Amino acid sequence: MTIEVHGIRKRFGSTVALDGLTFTVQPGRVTGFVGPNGAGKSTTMRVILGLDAADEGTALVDGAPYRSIPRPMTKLGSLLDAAALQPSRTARNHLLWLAHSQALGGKDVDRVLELTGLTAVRNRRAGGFSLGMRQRLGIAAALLADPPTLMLDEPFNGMDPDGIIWMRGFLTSLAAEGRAVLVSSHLMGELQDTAHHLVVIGRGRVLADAPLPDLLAVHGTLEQAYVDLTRGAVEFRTSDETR
Ligand SMILES: Nc1ncnc2c1ncn2[C@@H]1O[C@H](COP(=O)(O)OP(=O)(O)OP(=O)(O)O)[C@@H](O)[C@H]1O
Repeated sequence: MTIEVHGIRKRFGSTVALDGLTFTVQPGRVTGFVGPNGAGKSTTMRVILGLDAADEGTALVDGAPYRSIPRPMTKLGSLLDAAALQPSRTARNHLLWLAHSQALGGKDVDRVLELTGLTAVRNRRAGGFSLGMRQRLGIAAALLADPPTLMLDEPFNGMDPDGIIWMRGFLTSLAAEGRAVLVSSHLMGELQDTAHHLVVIGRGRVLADAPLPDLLAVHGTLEQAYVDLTRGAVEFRTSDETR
């Protein structure tokens, strides 16, 4: 099961957010999705989910547009914004509400609470959760319908060191189960330890689409690969950083 993005263009007024983006997220590996602020990572994910319409091109999940898939969470689980939840609901009720929308039940909710380490806090209000706990809750929601494909926007954000170690192992194990996992992040160190493949974008274009070992062989570290590849594609950089 794959995510296939082909020739996507997207403008917001005079801003070209995506400029003919093409890449495929393959099963059985973690694909890191990186690029400078404003490169188009979140817009790409929104287009894949049908939340933004592309001006040109296609985005297919298992060969079909996400919005045409019945019970789409069974095909693709996603986390775009960990803050997007009803703060007065408990963690368990938040997931139950989502589960019911996909014809799932309490057993599925308890399974993902356990998987993400949230069982002990399941009856606490989600509004009182730290960002790291919200990220776990968002991942629990993405996994509810046990999808073969996952797409996570900056899941390491707000995680403490224990959480980061957990997240690394968790993403790797999801890929080892055969899932296709697309993860955006600005944390090159975390991706170097987690990703099998990298898609680097800048100004809405693919700058590199390569296995991690290939990038490391040329650039030494993923951080260096990022700096080398995105040079010239950074919208906002202070004069200190360009030296
Ligand atoms: N709703 C919108 N209206 C206008 N411009 C937008 C909108 N959404 C995104 N953009 C613009 O599209 C471009 C790509 O933004 P996007 O959020 O996809 O980048 P990103 O790679 O996710 O950035 P970051 O790393 O900062 O999260 C930016 O120039 C942004 O300002």
